[in-house]
Amino acid sequence: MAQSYIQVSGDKADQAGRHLTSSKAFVPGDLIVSFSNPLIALPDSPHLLQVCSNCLSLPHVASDPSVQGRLALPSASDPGMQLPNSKLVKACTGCGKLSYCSKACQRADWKRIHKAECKVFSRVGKEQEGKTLPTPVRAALQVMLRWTEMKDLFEGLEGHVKAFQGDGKPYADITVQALAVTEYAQLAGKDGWGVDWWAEVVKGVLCKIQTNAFHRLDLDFGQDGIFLDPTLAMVNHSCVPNAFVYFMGRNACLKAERPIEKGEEVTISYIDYTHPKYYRLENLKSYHFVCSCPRCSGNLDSYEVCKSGPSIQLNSLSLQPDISKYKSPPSSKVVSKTSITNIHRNFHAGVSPDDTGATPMSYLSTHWKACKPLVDAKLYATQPLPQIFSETVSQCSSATRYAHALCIAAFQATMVEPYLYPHPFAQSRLKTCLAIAKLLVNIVFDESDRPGAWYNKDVPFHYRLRSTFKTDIDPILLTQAMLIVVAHYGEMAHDPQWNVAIEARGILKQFEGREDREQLTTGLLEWERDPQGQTGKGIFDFMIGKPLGLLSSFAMEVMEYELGKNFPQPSPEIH
Ligand SMILES: C[S@@+](CC[C@H](N)C(=O)[O-])C[C@H]1O[C@@H](n2cnc3c(N)ncnc32)[C@H](O)[C@@H]1O
Repeated sequence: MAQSYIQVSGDKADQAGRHLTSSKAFVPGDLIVSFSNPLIALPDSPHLLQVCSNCLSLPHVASDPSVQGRLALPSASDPGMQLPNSKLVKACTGCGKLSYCSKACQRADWKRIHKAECKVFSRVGKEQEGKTLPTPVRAALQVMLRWTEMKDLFEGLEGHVKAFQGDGKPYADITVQALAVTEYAQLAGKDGWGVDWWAEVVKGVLCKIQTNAFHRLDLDFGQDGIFLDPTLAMVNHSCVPNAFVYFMGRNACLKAERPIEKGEEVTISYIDYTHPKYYRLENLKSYHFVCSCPRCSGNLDSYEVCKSGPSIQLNSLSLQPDISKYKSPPSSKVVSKTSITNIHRNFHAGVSPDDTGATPMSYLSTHWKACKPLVDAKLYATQPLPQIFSETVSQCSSATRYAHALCIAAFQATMVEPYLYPHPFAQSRLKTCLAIAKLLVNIVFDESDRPGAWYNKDVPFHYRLRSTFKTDIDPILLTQAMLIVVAHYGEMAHDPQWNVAIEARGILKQFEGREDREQLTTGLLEWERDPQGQTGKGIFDFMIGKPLGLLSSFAMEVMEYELGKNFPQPSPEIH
């Protein structure tokens, strides 16, 4: 760990155990500290042959992003996506179970752990007809194969072993996994201890991995993995966190999401904090504590938390620059918290469309209708509505109804996400900007390939939407503006090598040399220099605010058309 401005405070016996404290003030977007030497960092089992087991670089994908072809949304597991540092990976010739992107990576992993692990994998592979071990078993195996070096570090970690023992199914899984690790690592008789003794040790290790490891979940690529660093593991949870963690290869970085004072506790959210309280509590159950953050103790919703958020001022440089909207959001008192919980519970308890044979759209339609009280009260940032908007954007986009997807995405960017994530560099907000840019490009090409492809004269709002496109929106200018916003905030959201920012810069490059690009850059620079000044505000409004506002004004009609079934069904007609 380089020069660090965090320290571990408190005691394991304290109510919330130890925690991280900052020894310096940080502003939102600042890197607090990075961790490059984790105890465990491995890809999940389903991706072992695509992800390098040393540097964890993502699978190689051949095609470059290009405005010459259709661009998929960044949220899909998208084979057209260019990934940073992506390289081809080759399987280990010894066990054939995992892979590396270079000889150097193979050597480093061999020295660190794979020399011992390779023998186990080869043996288990033969016994288990080539099956790959589950991710937690591989993680615990790595610990047990290096037990002499790991013992002290692991002993210091919180494991909630007693609480896990009362958990039923999760503990039954841990027990089975522990027996497997004990067997595979051939622990019986080691240091004079028998199988049962070692199985108890491994159970403790598995509980500690569950409590302290991060899931390196990359939703964009469906890639998961485990990362455990003993200092990062000391960061406690809050549903109103002041920091967040992101991963780059074997590195984890802790960044400020809100202003952090010198001496203040640094917290992150272990879960998605945009959901209602009952759901957050359920998701925190495996950590064995009851959260008492302001969101939980006051049972506040996203609007209430956002209102007093210290980051809202930063939004003058964002797609929702009107700070007064954050301060006086729609009243959440109109729909009772119990009704919201019930709507949410039904959405999440609902059997997935895959199980019922229902199409994703009919599933979304059922829940969109159930959300009517939220829509009527304009509580668009109340879950599950944001999830329904996102999924509808994906569905419309896959069905090449780009204009519909665009209107909903514009609505998300201006009316939903700013309240969920009040910091303007939130990764979700920037991904939506990139999605808007890509949809615009797709529409431009869709229109030139097949004029009026999405247009249906029987759909009342289509005529108005088409006129808006013709007279009020310059799609190329708006695309570039969206990409500039992503490039501008990319480094605060993540790292210069963040795939979303790289992709935005890659697409922007294709517009270089255009006259409007120069105008736009000058204009946006003015806005960046003085966002509250008349010129900056005017330029922003002309280039981004007005066109996005116009597009998002169609969102409710689009949602009704797609999910409310009050309009003729999508069957675009060439006009
Ligand atoms: C990753 S560890 C964090 C470090 C931990 N406090 C320790 O001393 O080892 C996660 C555990 O910390 C505790 N914890 C984290 N956030 C908490 C909070 N907001 N309130 C109470 N306990 C918390 C819980 O015991 C949880 O299982």
